[in-house]
Amino acid sequence: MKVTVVGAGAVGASCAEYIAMKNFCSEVVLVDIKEGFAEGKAMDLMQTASLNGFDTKITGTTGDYSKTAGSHVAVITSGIPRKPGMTREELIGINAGIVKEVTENLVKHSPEVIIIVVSNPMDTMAYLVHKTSGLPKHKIIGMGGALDSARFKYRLAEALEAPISDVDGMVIAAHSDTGMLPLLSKATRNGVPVTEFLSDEQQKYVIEETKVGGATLTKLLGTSAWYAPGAAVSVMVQAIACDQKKMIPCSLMLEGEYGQNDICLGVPAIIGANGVESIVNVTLTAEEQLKFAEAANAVREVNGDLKF
Ligand SMILES: O=C(O)C[C@H](O)C(=O)O
Repeated sequence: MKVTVVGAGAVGASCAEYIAMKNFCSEVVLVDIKEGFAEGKAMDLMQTASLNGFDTKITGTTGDYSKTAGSHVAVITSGIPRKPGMTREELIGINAGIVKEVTENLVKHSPEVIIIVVSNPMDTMAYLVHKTSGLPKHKIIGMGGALDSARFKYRLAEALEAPISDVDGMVIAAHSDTGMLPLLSKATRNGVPVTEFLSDEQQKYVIEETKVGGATLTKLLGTSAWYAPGAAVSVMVQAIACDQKKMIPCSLMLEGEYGQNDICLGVPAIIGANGVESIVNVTLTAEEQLKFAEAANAVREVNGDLKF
C-alpha cells in the first residue's frame, strides 16, 4: 500500500509519522513545494525507523508528483493554517486554489486514488475535490469527524473523570466552530448514556469545548494543531489499507442522506478498502436534526464562494 501525503508541515509530517509507526503501509511519499523540506522531513522520520520499529519507507519530493504515481490513498494537508482569532472559513481564498491544483496533480498520476481531505475549510475543500477531481464519490473523504470525535471523547472523559477507553461518542455535521454537532444523546460510558452521569451544566461544557477544540489549540499554540489531526488521518488510512470497515464520522458528499443534497458534511460511514463502503443513517433527535440543517446552510454559503 502506497500513501501520499501532500504538505510536509506539522500536520502532514504528523500523518506520515503515525502511519509509519502503525506499520501497515509499505510506502509513504511526502510532497511539499518548499525546496528540500519534504525530503528533509522524510529523512528525519526514516532515522526514527530503527528506534520506533517500523519498516514503512518514507520518501520526500519537492513537487514532483510523478513520485506519487500509483498511490492507493492520498492525504491533502496543503494550504495555510489559521492563526488565533481566525475561523477556518477565512482560509478559503488561499486554500481553494492550492487544493484544486494538488488534486489535479494527484489524480493525473494516481487515477484510482482515494483522497482524504484535511485542508480547511475542510467540508468546502472536500466539496471542491468532488467537483474538480472526477473521482467517484466513495473515493473522497473529508477528515473532520474523526478528529472532532476524538476531542469529544477527551472532553467527555475529563467531565466524567473516566479513562478515555471507557468513553464512546461521535461528532457529525460541519468541521467548524459553530457547525459541529457532538451527539451527546448517543455518547456512552461503557454502554451507559453519559447523560446519566453528567449535569446539564457539564453537558453544555463538553459540547461547547468540543466545538471550539481546534480554536482553543490555535490560541494556545499560535497556529493550528497537528498531533490529533495526524492521528485521525492515520486511523482513516489504516481503515482503508486493512479493509477494517470501521464506522468513522467523515465529511462525505450527501445525496439525500440526512435530508441534504450536493454538499459535503460529517456523517457516520463505514470505511474500508473501497474508501466509503456506505453511509450510516442514525436517528437524530428533533433538535439534532435542526442543528444539522443549520450547519448545512452555513457550509452551503461558504461553498458559494468557490470558483471552479
Ligand atoms: O483548527 C484548525 O484550524 C485546524 C484543524 O481543523 C483542527 O481542528 O485542528
